[in-house]
Amino acid sequence: MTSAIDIVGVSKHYGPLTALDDVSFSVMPGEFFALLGPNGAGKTTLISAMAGLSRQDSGAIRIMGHDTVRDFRDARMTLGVVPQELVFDPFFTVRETLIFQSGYFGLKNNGAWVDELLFKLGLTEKANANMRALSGGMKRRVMVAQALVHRPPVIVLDEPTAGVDVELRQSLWDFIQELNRAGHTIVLTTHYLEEAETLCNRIAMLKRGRLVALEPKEKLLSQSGAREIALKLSGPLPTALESLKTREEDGRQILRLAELSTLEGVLATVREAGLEIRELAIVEVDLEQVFVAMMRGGRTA
Ligand SMILES: Nc1ncnc2c1ncn2[C@@H]1O[C@H](COP(=O)(O)OP(=O)(O)OP(=O)(O)O)[C@@H](O)[C@H]1O
Repeated sequence: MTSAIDIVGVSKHYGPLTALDDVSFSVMPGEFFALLGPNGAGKTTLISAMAGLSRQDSGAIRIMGHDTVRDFRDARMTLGVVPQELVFDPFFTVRETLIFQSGYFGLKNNGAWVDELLFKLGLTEKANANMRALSGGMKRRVMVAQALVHRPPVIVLDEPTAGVDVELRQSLWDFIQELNRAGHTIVLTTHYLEEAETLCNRIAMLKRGRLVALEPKEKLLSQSGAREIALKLSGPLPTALESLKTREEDGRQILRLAELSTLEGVLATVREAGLEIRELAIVEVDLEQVFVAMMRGGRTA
């Protein structure tokens, strides 16, 4: 089966800065894939290269088998990108924006699909509103519609929910999930890790331009050796355990253990301090914790 996206040894430099360092991975058709990393990790640079907006210094990217440099038009036709920044012409209405965008892809009679997109994204009432008159969240919806005018099989969303309220975010995700169920491949970057955890099947993490993790979500979560425990004690936390403390929640001390096997030593320290354990619970590891651990030290994929 042809991959939806093939990224092969891609590097990109901005002067002395290495924005992407020999990045390789593939996304299969129908996947819901997350591309995560802290600010400046290289996510947007990679997406720009996928969309042919910038060119990698070395390596190759193929979208549905089409090389983004040699076969730019076909690669672009199969890809829909929702950019991180809101880019629009303030003098066009929402509908005009989408009809013009269709024109860029050579689609002349796209009105019915544009109307369907407007409806699906809750924009029908705003169809004739000027872009500049829309709220930020509504503009974001138009960005999504714009990326879909040519019905691309592969959709890349660069932080689509930044600054979007909860209700809008939920309906956006319902729609994106519907597209995924209909067979579209989805790649998502987000700083809301619970979003990636809920929606995505496989996760890639970038750190300073390098790929540091590439795993199915469940594997990534279960592989993480680090665990947190929540401890409620009869007195203050012994000084010897202060370095393990990550935070305090409702009177419970949350301690991070490199391995669960170190719990024994923690309990011994508590006993030696003459303290009583009122509560002890193991905190389920979530993607945020894995992410933080990866970005602090981490393994290399
Ligand atoms: N046009 C450019 N010229 C110079 N440096 C750039 C340019 N675009 C990006 N960079 C740098 O490349 C690195 C990667 O940036 P990029 O925008 O790809 O990161 P990101 O992972 O998308 O971050 P964020 O989460 O903040 O969007 C950063 O150090 C950034 O400052």
